[in-house]
Amino acid sequence: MATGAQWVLTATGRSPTNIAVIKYWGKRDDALILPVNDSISVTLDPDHLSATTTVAASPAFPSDRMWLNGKEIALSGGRFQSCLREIRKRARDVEDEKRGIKIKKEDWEKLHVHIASYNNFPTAAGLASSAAGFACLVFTLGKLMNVNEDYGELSSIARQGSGSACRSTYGGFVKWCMGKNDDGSDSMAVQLVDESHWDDLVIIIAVVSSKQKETSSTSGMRDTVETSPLLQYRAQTVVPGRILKMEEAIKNRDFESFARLTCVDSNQFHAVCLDTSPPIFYMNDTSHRIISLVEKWNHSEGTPHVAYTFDAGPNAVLIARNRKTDTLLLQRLLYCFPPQENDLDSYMVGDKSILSGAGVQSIADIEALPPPPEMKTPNQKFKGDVSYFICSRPGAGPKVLTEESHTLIDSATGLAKGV
Ligand SMILES: Nc1ncnc2c1ncn2[C@@H]1O[C@H](COP(=O)(O)OP(=O)(O)OP(=O)(O)O)[C@@H](O)[C@H]1O
Ligand SMILES: C[C@@](O)(CCOP(=O)(O)OP(=O)(O)O)CC(=O)O
Repeated sequence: MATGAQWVLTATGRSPTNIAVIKYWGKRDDALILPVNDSISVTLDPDHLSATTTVAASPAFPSDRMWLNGKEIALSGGRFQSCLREIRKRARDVEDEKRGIKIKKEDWEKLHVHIASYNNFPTAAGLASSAAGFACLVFTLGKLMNVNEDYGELSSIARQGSGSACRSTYGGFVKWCMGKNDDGSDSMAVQLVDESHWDDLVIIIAVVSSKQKETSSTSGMRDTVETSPLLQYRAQTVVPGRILKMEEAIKNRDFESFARLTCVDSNQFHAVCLDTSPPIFYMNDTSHRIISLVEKWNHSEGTPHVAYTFDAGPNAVLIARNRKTDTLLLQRLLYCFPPQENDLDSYMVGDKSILSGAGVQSIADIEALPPPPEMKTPNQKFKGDVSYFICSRPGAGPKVLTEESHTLIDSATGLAKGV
């Protein structure tokens, strides 16, 4: 290793979050994060929901450190340590000829890292920040340390940070194969299709609460495994069949089947939460209202137009068949959940073109929306019950960011910028 010169070597990456359409809930091994069933997710466009992470190494760093959203956090937790250990094990020689830096494979065990990460959406609010975060950490450390680009293996390391993170290693639709081995070596994600396969889907997230939730996924699913008889039935009998049908639906872009499976699986996941002792309630009245709105509409059309799914929180993830359906969905959502403030710009974030497609340019346009025809009791408006909406679509997997402006660590000081 070149010594003396106090160089700082950095790499920056960005990873998307993902939303499961067949849910992961329950572990058969808590330490290795091995699930009780396979799961399938859709990766979201990183422009709207992603983590950006810069990792830096320098002989001047006396210890490993991390900053999340500008605040220093402890790296001592087992999950961060597992990811760091597994990546360091696979590190290879790195050479930067221009700067005269030469790091041998074995040097990485002694070199400390600084990590700075930023999420462009709320952290720990049921929007899978841990998925984007750990996928990004593993991907970016892999780049810094010149780890072999075996995405299956990287996904298996990200899994040890947070189970759902393994699915954020790829874009498009992704399956986490639970695996059989006790050491977890075959528990990894595979890409089913990339993001271009089904690119007319539109995804709208209704952020019902961006506050940190009461029961984390980790402790919630531990309680479920210990107490819910329904979980065994779900994992062993129901999910295997659903996985096959979901793979088929995705391959054939069969929206009807996709939507039905997505909704029933979300509902069964929440049923399993209710079957836990003490019961876990992730959804609230607003979540239930959104389910009812979609169910009534789908029923009136005779075939599903929109799928809904809810993770470990009250936020609704709505998947519309295409832009046309999405316009109708947005009109319904905005009719029922008008903004509290007169600020449409911060009420609808993400892909704004979706909003203009819906013909909604102002608060007056929202007030003028007619009640949905299938609504039996019009004027059911719940102003302020949705904090804001995020418009997105299926997106790509992790990527390296090379522009200096994206770097979150100051290469002169080796510290997170702006802290
Ligand atoms: N960008 C990031 N980089 C590294 N770790 C992160 C990042 N963002 C979040 N995390 C980790 O994930 C934790 C939050 O995970 P948690 O499961 O509580 O919430 P969530 O992932 O937002 O919600 P859910 O998984 O239920 O959808 C944080 O405390 C932190 O340890
Ligand atoms: C409801 C879920 O979002 C649960 C995600 O759980 P996490 O991956 O956050 O849990 P840990 O593995 O303990 O970190 C469903 C899913 O993403 O499949």
